[in-house]
Amino acid sequence: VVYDATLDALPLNTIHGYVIVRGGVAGSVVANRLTENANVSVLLIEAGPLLSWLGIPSTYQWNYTTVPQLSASNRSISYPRGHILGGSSAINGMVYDRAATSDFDKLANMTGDSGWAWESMLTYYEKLETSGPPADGHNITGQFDPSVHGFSGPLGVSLPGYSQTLDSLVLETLNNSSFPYNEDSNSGNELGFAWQVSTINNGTRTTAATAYLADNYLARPNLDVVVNALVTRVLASNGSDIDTIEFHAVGNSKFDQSVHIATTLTWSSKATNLNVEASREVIMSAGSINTPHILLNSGIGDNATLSAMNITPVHYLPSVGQNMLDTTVIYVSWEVNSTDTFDALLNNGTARAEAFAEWNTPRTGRMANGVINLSGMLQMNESNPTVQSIHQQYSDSIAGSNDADFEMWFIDGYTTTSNSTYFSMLYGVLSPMSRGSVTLNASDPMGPPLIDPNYFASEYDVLVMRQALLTGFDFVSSEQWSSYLLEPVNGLAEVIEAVGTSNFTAMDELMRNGVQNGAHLVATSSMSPYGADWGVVDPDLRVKGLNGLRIVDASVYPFVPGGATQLPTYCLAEQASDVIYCLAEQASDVIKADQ
Ligand SMILES: Cc1cc2nc3c(=O)[nH]c(=O)nc-3n(C[C@H](O)[C@H](O)[C@H](O)COP(=O)(O)OP(=O)(O)OC[C@H]3O[C@@H](n4cnc5c(N)ncnc54)[C@H](O)[C@@H]3O)c2cc1C
Repeated sequence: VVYDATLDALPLNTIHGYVIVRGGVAGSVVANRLTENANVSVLLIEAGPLLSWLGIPSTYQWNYTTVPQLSASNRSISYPRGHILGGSSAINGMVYDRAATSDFDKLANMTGDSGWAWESMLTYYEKLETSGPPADGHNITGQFDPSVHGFSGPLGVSLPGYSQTLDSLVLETLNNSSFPYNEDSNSGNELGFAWQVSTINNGTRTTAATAYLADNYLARPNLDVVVNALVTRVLASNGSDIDTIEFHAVGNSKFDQSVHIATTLTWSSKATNLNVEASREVIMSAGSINTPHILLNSGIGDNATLSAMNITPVHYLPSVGQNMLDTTVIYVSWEVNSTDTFDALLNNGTARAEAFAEWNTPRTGRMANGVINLSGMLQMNESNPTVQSIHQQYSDSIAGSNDADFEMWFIDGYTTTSNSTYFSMLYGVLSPMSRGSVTLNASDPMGPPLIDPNYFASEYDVLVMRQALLTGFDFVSSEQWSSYLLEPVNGLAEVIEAVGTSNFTAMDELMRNGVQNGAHLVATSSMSPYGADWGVVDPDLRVKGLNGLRIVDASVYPFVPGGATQLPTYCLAEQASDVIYCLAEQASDVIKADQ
């Protein structure tokens, strides 16, 4: 049953075995998998609304901004997060990346738990997806390896369904150079240039809600969902084990779409606090920003810092909110000698209307496509003396031999409206060394947290980004591109000119002035071995030293796995659901307790 906290009488007296805070990627998976067993009951609490139709819901977000970034020209950078059932999967770039074998093998070594190794994760990757045909139905032989994919899971995914002029340029470059092609970058080896899978099914975005909280799952009598409910704290009603969630209603109604951009309305709500109890466990899945925000407000963190904010310390865990990592991302663009780019839709209302009409009925065309058709994941070139000197100065931060230092995306257009047509490249440093934090705002601890990704604080990230840009310039310097690319824009011409004289001042300035949010925040509730005195959760994702509280979301990854975080988070939540159920079964009273 779905309840609206602003309108409905809530099931607060019904005993639920598990109460899950929020319904984003991880929370939706866990709610679905646990309630496959009719004897286990779950209550899911989500701050955002339930929407059965998703267009481009860019306003359904928490409206976050980072603190001024000291190593990025002091800029405060917008940091969207999904505020809706489905979480950030409802507003993200739909890019599907699983990470590499070495990422998960490193995680298994780091935590001492072989369950996190690639072999184990691969079974969950295959379980969670249905790899479907691309929207245009083209032959995908050679673009994907079916032996490592799934065909009966909840999450529909597909290869690009709209062919772009750009695609043939990238492929010709690969044919005429030593840049490697990878038939399937999700097979465990992510290195090379590959066709990009997206979380799109039948030309339409798939989200954690459309996949795992579809109507047939919401109809389960053992699953209750409360939307428009902001969780503020977790509590121990008996003074020791966490068993209670404190929340209040936000917004007006699930049918009022105007209120769901998280504004001051969310944070200043005067609604009465309500409590709900879990008989088995509270599962926190509020994401890498909001999970530490709720823990800190609950008194779980560094005692001295909490006391200074008049929050009673409950449990000493100084790593909460610390060690944050994010991919470091910039975009560069050129004007192009073509009218056939995505800009045509941004600039021309008629073309836009036609594209929407095509999408509305047969679900084909540009609007049925993801953000990118082809992308590359590469390591720095070890034979280059500059790279050798980087590695002498810094230990290698990538997980292992089939893990990339940086990514590059080929984007068919520009990111803002203008009258011209463009080609853009996104560059991302995938294993950065700059670490930041999520902390409470001392003047308003319950209000929006202070988000500090600390971009480019480590010189290592600057040096890797330089290598990424130089590799990209090399990629587009071949003959195929000469008649397509016109003027570089936004200061890129000066960068390219200066690079010719080995002067990197303009390039570094472009990076620091241009870095965007990487969208792949992790490590604010990091996983660490049993008994380790760092980290926030153990390898079973239980909060260290506390009974009754587990964290299942992107925040538990100690480093960014591979390139992007949504698929690793879906996969983590699939595995966590099995862990939760197995441990509960071992405790043997799960079924009785829930009945
Ligand atoms: C703009 C954007 C683009 C991205 N692009 C990509 C991409 O292309 N590919 C990719 O792999 N990854 C991408 N990501 C990252 C990916 O979406 C996230 O890593 C993933 O969604 C993390 O899942 P999660 O479960 O940890 O958190 P989320 O999916 O963010 O879910 C958190 C949920 O908790 C709810 N919540 C939070 N606080 C509370 C509270 N106090 N009370 C109640 N509910 C609460 C939120 O409303 C939300 O529904 C992108 C993210 C964004 C925002």
